[in-house]
Amino acid sequence: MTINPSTIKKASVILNPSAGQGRLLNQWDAVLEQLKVGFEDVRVYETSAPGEGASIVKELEGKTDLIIAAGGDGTVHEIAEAVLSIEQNRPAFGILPGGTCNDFSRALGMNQNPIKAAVQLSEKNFTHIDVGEFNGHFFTNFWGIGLITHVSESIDPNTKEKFGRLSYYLSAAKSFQTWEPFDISISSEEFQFDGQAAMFLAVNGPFTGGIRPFFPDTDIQDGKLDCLLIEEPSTSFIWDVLLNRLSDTSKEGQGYHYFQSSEISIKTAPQQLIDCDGERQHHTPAVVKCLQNQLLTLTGDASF
Ligand SMILES: Nc1ncnc2c1ncn2[C@@H]1O[C@H](COP(=O)(O)OP(=O)(O)OP(=O)(O)O)[C@@H](O)[C@H]1O
Repeated sequence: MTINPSTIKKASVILNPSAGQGRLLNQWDAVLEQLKVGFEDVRVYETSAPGEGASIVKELEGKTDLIIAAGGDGTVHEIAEAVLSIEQNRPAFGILPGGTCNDFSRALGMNQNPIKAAVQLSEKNFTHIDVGEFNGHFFTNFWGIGLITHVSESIDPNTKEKFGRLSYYLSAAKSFQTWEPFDISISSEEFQFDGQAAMFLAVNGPFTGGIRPFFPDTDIQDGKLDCLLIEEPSTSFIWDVLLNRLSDTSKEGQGYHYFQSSEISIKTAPQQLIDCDGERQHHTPAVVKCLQNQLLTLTGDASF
């Protein structure tokens, strides 16, 4: 379906002023000026607490053409999920990156400089993109269990404030030493597995922690999630990641499997805490699906 960009006039920006230690606020006037170049009516709503972004989206239902999430990955997740819950006349969606990693904004090709990102948004390049769904919840970037959950849970907020993206890698290094295997049963058309694992990841966007460590063929319009099962994080696996070998050709290696699928059923013992775009609230079992071309989104042309 093609979109006439001139019909998108009312833009509502939901801004998390605390994201990225207030990174967006420092440049807000210039950001706003650029947005006004592209949209006739630009309104800004600041959040004051977690969860408020989703309530603002509900209030805006039927009153706006576009919702822009301004903040980090947590803000993007909360607002995108609320937008996706709108069934009739859903507004379009966009991202102004303002957090530490901004993983999904990178998948959309958004410039990491907020003023340049505002210029990209004003250019009104609309694309329908895939999103993920599991057990009635939505995600945009990734769904994971095991090591990935330990990594994001163990990030020390002080280290994050001081070292930014590096804090993710420090936490990953720590988690690699203390991981525990769990029983997993994976069932999909493309791949079946029963055994023990350290981590399972199903991703829509290719970026994790601000880099592109795995997933050679990720595409946010192909109707498929890219899946990585790590049975055991061996030294050779860590080398493959560090040397970016997984992004080249290998689909199977010592202790890992890579596949693509549009629907995956996952059962574990014991139950695992799910990390979904960095948010951790739900547990396995789950049926994880890719909903193709579900969200009308503003995209940019930056490459990373
Ligand atoms: N005014 C606010 N004060 C505190 N938290 C807020 C506020 N507004 C929103 N939040 C919550 O802050 C959480 C974290 O935000 P976000 O992820 O955007 O920023 P960040 O943590 O700085 O960035 P990143 O995730 O990239 O490290 C979100 O879950 C969001 O709901």
